[in-house]
Amino acid sequence: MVSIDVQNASVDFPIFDAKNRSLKKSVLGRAGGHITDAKVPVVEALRDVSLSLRQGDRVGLVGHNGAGKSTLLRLLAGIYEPTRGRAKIEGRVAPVFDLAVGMDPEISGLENILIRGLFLGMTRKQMESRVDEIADFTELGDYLTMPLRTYSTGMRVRLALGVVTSIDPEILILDEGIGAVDAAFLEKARDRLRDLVSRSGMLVFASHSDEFLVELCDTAIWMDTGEIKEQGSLREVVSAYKGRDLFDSLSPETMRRLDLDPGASSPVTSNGSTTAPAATDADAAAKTEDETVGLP
Ligand SMILES: Nc1ncnc2c1ncn2[C@@H]1O[C@H](COP(=O)(O)OP(=O)(O)OP(=O)(O)O)[C@@H](O)[C@H]1O
Repeated sequence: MVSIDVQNASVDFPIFDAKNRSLKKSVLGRAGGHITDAKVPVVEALRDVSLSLRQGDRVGLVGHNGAGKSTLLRLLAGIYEPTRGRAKIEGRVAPVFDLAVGMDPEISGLENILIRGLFLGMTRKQMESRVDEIADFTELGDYLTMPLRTYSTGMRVRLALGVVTSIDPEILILDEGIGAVDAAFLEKARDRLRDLVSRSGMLVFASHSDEFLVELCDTAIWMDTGEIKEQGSLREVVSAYKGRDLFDSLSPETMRRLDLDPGASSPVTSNGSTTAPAATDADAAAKTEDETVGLP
């Protein structure tokens, strides 16, 4: 059984080569974790985070730039140890932060499929039995026998997405930023991502894309300056973060495909009013980013 239990965890980054802050002090910073005012400044990327996730959980992480989403994902993947507090992760974690990680430019696409699969916790035998299916999905044809360095960015993404979506993770940790594929291929990738998530024991997914959050997650966590600001149903939390109903931004096609009811009651705050907190400038910036990003 997979599980994640994080108790009062903090992650600090001391910055030994920070420059004099006198200039910066006059500038109001909105993005990023809290920075302590010490001789060696410390970025408090996560502060006192507690979290309990179980089999079947599909959690979206939202928050402005520098809010701590990637740091939390790395903590959950066991890449970072908490500076204070505890993090107990049970289950095989497949961390997908950067599609290019584990890819070797000097070996062929086919060889890269194998290597990347091993990186993600699969066995050689498992990968060998999936190579043909992945190769088909990428539509890269003869290029699969050529070194990866000869591929365009979009071709690399096709290959990497093909591998990543072929694995059987117990805990899938997914960071955003899987861009640069054309629209038709995006449709194919969307279906595979959905299948991948449905066979994973647990998903934690950081994204600025409403469409992908709705597609893959049912609950959400809103991170703000290193802390969990709100946790709950996807629609409620993302609507509170964005200052508008999450469903408003979805295309009619997505609403239909996911069988969502636009008329279902809008999220309300504990005092009964419709949630619409003032969005910060950083949130607005993140929002602009959302609307331009096609993939998570
Ligand atoms: N290796 C590092 N060294 C120093 N500071 C770091 C490091 N990694 C992250 N931080 C800081 O920790 C804070 C949280 O960063 P993190 O990358 O987790 O944010 P994020 O929510 O993923 O942001 P974004 O949406 O912009 O990707 C930021 O203030 C960032 O500057």
